[in-house]
Amino acid sequence: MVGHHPDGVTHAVDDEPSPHDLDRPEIPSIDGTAERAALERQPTLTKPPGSLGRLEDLAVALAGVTGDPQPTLDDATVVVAAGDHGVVDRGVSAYPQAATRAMLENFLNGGAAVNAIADAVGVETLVVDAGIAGDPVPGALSVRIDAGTNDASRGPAMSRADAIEAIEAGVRIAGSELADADVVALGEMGIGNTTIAAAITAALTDAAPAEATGYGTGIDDEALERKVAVVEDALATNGLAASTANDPGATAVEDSPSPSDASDPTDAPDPIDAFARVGGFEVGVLAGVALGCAADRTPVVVDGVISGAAALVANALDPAVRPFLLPSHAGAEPAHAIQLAALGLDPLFAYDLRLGEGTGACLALPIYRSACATHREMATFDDIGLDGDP
Ligand SMILES: O=C(O)c1ccc[n+]([C@@H]2O[C@H](COP(=O)([O-])O)[C@@H](O)[C@H]2O)c1
Ligand SMILES: Cc1cc2nc[nH]c2cc1C
Repeated sequence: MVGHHPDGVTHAVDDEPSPHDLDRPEIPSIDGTAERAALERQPTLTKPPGSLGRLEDLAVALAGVTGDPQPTLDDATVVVAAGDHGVVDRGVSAYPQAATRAMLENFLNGGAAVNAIADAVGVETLVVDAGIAGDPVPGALSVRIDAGTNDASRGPAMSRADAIEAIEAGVRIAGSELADADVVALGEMGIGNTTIAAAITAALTDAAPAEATGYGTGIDDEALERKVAVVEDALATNGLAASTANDPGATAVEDSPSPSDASDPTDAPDPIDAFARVGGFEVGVLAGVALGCAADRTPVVVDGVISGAAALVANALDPAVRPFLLPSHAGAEPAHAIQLAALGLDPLFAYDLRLGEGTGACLALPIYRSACATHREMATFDDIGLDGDP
């Protein structure tokens, strides 16, 4: 059996139940040899040192992540995971729940923004039904946990077992459908999920609900007030104060193992319970994708505030995932900046994006590919017979 120490190192635990009960592969550390080789190559390339700015840092970082001193990111897939949320009953979105299903069909028909951007930049699209309301949508990869979550503002959004199932489904997708990808972009769809992302962010960082909650699909100020109250309710009802789930002292898993079939708000939460109480199925699947890809040295581009919440969950489960997470844009939802700061991710650009679906992550891909292409394809000063010293 494997347990996870608060320092993030995976330890063998003989007889005790695992605090996480999560079946997932171990994440390696970054490859220092490949990273050093990349760092040494940079000043040999035909440009003044530092003149490619952050592209140079990205190339070196990607060498360490992939273990390849001259990495390529040719095969890219955006995973668009969809789920529905009981919290929509509280009037937190500008759109009805039916929009989740309609957009899932739209992704499958190639008609959404992410399809157009993915096509434009050369990224495959994988559409996953993690648990939308109603019947399954033919054509989507189905890992449906349930037909939507419960209302997190009135009790746990899902059981602990469902939380584990969602995360493990993502790990499995990483090991199967995404096994050949050089890089994976996270995307999602789910009416109500900016409320869920705000609650996860408040639960896993020091942020207050009011700081983490935004306009989502475009609610008005009155609805925003209601949405903040819903996020506050979700935390209070579920025994989650800001940063509770990050406090190793609050975990107390050795003393009171969490029930395996229900997330009980009266128990102090470990990260799985915290996620179960205020999470969403698509968020869990994306967290699992991030963990599984990291285990395979595949970099993962984080999109907006919902995939940012998934990144926070993955990082709470295993901080070894962190170097494998790459930023894209600075999103419009306030929780996004909080998430990126908590993860130490510096966004590449800000374009007033607030769509999700993986659109920002796909837009970032040409920048990451260009970092790799310059690093790999440029001639050296030796090649052109020029002294590289200024
Ligand atoms: O990615 C973002 O930062 C983002 C910001 C606002 C809205 N969204 C998308 O809008 C939906 C959630 O918005 P809402 O208002 O229903 O919570 C969901 O499908 C997300 O993909 C996404
Ligand atoms: C139309 C629409 C498209 C979306 N894409 C991501 N979230 C969305 C929400 C709506 C409402």
